[in-house]
Amino acid sequence: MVRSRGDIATTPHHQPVRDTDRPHRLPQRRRRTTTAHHPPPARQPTGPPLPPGASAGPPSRFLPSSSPARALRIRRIPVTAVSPPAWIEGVSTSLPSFEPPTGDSPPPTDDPVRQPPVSGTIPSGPDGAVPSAHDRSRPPYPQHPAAPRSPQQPGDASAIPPAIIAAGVSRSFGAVHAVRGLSFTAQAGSVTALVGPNGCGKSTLMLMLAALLAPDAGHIRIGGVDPAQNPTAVKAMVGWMPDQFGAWDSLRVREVLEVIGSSYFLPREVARGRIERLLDELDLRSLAEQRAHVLSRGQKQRLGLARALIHEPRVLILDEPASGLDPAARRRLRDVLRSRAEAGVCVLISSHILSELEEMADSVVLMDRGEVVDSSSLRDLAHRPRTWRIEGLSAGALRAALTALNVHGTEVREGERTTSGHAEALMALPDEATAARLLRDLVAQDAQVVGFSPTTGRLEAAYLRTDAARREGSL
Ligand SMILES: Nc1ncnc2c1ncn2[C@@H]1O[C@H](COP(=O)(O)OP(=O)(O)OP(=O)(O)O)[C@@H](O)[C@H]1O
Repeated sequence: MVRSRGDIATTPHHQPVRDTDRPHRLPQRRRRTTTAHHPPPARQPTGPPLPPGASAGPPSRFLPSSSPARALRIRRIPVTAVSPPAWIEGVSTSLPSFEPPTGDSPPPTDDPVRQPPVSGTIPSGPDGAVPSAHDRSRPPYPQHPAAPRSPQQPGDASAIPPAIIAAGVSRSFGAVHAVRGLSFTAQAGSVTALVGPNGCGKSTLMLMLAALLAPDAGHIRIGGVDPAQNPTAVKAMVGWMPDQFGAWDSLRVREVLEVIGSSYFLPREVARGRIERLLDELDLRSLAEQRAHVLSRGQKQRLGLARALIHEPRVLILDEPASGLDPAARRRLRDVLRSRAEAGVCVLISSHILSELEEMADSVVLMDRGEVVDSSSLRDLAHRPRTWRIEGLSAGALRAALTALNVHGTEVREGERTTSGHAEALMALPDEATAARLLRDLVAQDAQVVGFSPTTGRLEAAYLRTDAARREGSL
């Protein structure tokens, strides 16, 4: 989160609102300049040439069609940081790897491309009797090809130009390099998760994408438009939800949405219809006539999301929208974002709640220290190593089955020592296909398996393999 972004807008009702929380105003139709209300970034970015597909002119479907919103007067007051949600728990990977019997099963021929393991995170068995899945000379199962862990290259995911392109983007605050030469893309019609530890630059990046902060270097395209050249058009395309924002406390919930709708110059009837739908969709109807200052944090978050959606943006940029939401509201958030993605919206969302991101995201961009350190589709994360928990009715039956499968060095804990009451074993497996074959073989050996599942989600496992997780002591 950003501790001090500077500008705060004051509404006609004189309620302080963060600069980053101001409604995006639509581009001018009649007037040629908007500099009075949308000054261009102080510094014009420089950087590497744009990747393919990053043309300066916006595709027509991204172009706004409305006239500009009224200006909000601006004054500056400091912004206070709020604590982020707890970071994820650590998981030990000091576990033996599964080595199925040679010749037991042919490797599947339709396995998609695998991601490379990070050396050292999936060690071999403690007694050395079982070679790791990565050091066998002729493994019976597919190995991970040595692909570089590099950020997605713009244009390689689809023939459709990405809705968000960042190429070599940097931004510093004095001596702090918040974002450093960062490149990534996000596609229309998908949810992209932005994940990384506190202070890694997520909010700074999002502010630049939303045309609210100028990069020092690099290039950004939102729907083909450069925020540095045409911030007004970008703001019209983007629905922005900051990690914290002023709530215009004296206004009622419905009035807040009406003000935002009018700031986009939505026709009154159009705005009214959208407000009614959003009140239902975000479970705000019972709060519609409440003044904003009585809302709880989670209710304000829902109102913030409604504000971001009111102009039906083509790109949604949401900074920790799930923080403060109860479980039902989080499910609702997931449904809302999935429905927008299915309708063709590009959704970029940051969060520390990886299990929930996993349920709604199509792809992930992992950041650390201002840089992208990894990126993948959620599907491809299935082909990465994870730790699996095997539960059985009998420790003896589980041990015997593992021995018969030539798996040595795996500790099988007796049911008296586990919370489930089942015998348990933990194993590091290179991918989900291997896990499926191990389960099949255990069942064939009558291991009395009653539970077989990964100990972490795909996203969490990917995060745990980053330097950030190691620094935090998660491993
Ligand atoms: N306006 C600012 N002035 C000075 N430093 C800033 C400013 N905004 C951000 N920073 C610094 O830039 C770095 C990145 O901050 P940013 O808020 O982008 O991180 P983040 O990944 O969003 O963190 P979190 O997960 O805690 O929200 C941090 O070191 C932060 O202190």
